Amino acid sequence: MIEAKDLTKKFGQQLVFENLNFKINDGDFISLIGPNGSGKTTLVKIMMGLEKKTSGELSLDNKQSIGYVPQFRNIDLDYPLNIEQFIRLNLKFTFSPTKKRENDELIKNILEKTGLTQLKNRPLGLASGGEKQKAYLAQALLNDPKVLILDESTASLDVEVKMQLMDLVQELNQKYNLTVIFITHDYELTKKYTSRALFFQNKTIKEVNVSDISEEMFEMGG
Ligand SMILES: Nc1ncnc2c1ncn2[C@@H]1O[C@H](COP(=O)(O)OP(=O)(O)OP(=O)(O)O)[C@@H](O)[C@H]1O
Repeated sequence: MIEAKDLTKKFGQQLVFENLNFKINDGDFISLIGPNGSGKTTLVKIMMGLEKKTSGELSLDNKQSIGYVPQFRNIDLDYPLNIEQFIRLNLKFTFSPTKKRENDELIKNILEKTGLTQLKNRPLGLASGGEKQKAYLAQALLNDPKVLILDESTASLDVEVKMQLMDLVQELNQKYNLTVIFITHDYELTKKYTSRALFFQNKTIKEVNVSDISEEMFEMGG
């Protein structure tokens, strides 16, 4: 479980958000929505320990690890790694034959889980947007995180490819009780896939029913 109590963040004099109070339970598929600049990425960076809170509390189960999938940016056509090699970047290098075998097994499993087995030798630079995004997802899942954060991960994909990626994430959520935190500006995907929603507004956060979400919530001033 992840729990925030009066969580506040400032950058210098700039207040990003104050007094956030919420709980995210194991196995939740929850969206973080709100306008540009309202603090969604800053909040997940605090969860991942990449940014410091200013005050309040944020507690995470100690054993809980977090996988993070950003929106993919352009990768050069001549990027030197293929899909499997790219995923392997998240493994610790080892000289131990036993560890090597364990790593190979991990890679094999994750390629299967994400439907990338047939594509493992494809150079990442030549992969489609959806394939690249799956490779990011596979890399994030490699160390068996309990929480997966998708940070606008579907933003640059076609509708059909977005749905495929989300179907895969939904399957992982249901099969492995993976907690999914979905940062998005996509109204349709929020409605279709998430069961809870946290909405950033007026420098704080409130829970809204997914059925009450409107398109304006993605645009209104923060
Ligand atoms: N390292 C930083 N230093 C100073 N200000 C920052 C820093 N990171 C973010 N900010 C500011 O904090 C505010 C929240 O940014 P954040 O990226 O968390 O918003 P967001 O809700 O994720 O936005 P978007 O939907 O556009 O991705 C913005 O005003 C941003 O400019």
